[in-house]
Amino acid sequence: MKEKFNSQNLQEKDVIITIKRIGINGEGIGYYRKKIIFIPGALPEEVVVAKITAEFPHYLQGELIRIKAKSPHRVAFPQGVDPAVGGLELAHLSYPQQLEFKRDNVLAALSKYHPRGFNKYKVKKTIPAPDQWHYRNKAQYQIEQDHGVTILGLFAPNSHKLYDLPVMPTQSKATQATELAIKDLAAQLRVPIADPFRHLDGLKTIVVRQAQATKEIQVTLITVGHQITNLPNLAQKIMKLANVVSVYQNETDWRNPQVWGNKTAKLLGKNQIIDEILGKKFALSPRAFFQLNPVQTATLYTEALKFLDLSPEDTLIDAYSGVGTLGILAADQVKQVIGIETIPDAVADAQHNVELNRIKNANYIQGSVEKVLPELVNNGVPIDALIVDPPRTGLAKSLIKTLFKVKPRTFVYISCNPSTLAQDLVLLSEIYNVRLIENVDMLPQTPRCECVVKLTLR
Ligand SMILES: C[S@@+](CC[C@H](N)C(=O)[O-])C[C@H]1O[C@@H](n2cnc3c(N)ncnc32)[C@H](O)[C@@H]1O
Repeated sequence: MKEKFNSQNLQEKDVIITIKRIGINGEGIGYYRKKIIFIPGALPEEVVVAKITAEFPHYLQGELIRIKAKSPHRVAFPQGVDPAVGGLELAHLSYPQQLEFKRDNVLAALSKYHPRGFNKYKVKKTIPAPDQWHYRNKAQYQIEQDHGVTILGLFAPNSHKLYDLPVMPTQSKATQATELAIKDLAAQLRVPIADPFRHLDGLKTIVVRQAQATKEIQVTLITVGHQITNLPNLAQKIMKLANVVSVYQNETDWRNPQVWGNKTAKLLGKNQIIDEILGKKFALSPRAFFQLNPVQTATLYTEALKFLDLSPEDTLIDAYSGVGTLGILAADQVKQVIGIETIPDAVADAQHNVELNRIKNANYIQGSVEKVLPELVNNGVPIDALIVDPPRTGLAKSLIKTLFKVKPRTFVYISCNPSTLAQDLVLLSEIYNVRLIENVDMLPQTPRCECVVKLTLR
């Protein structure tokens, strides 16, 4: 827990701050009495009046009150949605500047951790998304009741305050409409809503995912507790909504800090929805990871596979493989693909996707990359080519140690977190040259980055 100081003096004050830059979470950064202050919604070059809302040993948190001098790059924030909501942290910044920010973010992480030769890395301009609005194919909204009013939406970052989202400008229209329709149906059927204050069972989260190619929609109702009054009736009504082909229930309990619980069961409809990327089909079950912006996913994968110099005799390891996307797309260029993934449902989807695409040379193994990769090496499997696409935490040190022994000839690292990427490159750059870093904008209006890095053995 961060220690918070209750300095009455500072917190009562309105202060004037000149914003110097944007932080990794999209906030404006300035200084007050030599201490760094984070002000969400403020932009570089702006002079703002802010209220200090919290003081910590090394920084201050501020709230934007008024802009005295406005940035030329400020644009109107979308109407009908609270700026505090997560997912729109950069929506007040012009799109070309968002792209610059994402590149600068990578450069800043590199200069903070300075992996070997980082000054010479070629960090290319961020590839823009053709659709900057309504691109998200998955909505995961929390539902709560506040004094008899039902709220369906997202929490503000780092808070438990839920914001109602009658509109969400980055969400695809179909997923947004399905969320709102389910909210109405749940109210009509008086389905109990989970109560986080009194710990009462009920519906907690509504997840709606749509496959872009087939338009099929999969709904998952995350509940606290199993037997929820009228849930089967709700599922039946949901199946009648446009494009919905499957409804699942995922069960959690109040002890679990994650959104999803461990038990997932189909209530009605198909097991999976089918999407298509670069001509290959991908079946997706509710727990399986799939990128949120389908148009940019094709660009991201194209860039990643271009960076891998594959040859027909290669064994390619698709590490952190999800439903097998990257390996399946590369399978016809190599001798064999071995994918590694922890989530059993995702591995089952990957095996299914291998068959769906009539691929004969790809296999997916369930387990952690840290554990499975050394086992493959011990069993004499040649690791010629490697693609890693880890979660935000980056690569485990033990995995990097294994890579030092195995030294795959060609290696691509896809990262959604420049900070852990730069830290991993500090170690990897001892044996690899970093040739190119490409940033693909997967999530416009947010500060999130997605980088593809080409590494070649020294
Ligand atoms: C960013 S996703 C990438 C998935 C896939 N490459 C794609 O593009 O759809 C990361 C995946 O790694 C899996 N994962 C997380 N930690 C893992 C680990 N230690 N070993 C293997 N897989 C892991 C997650 O379940 C998730 O599917």
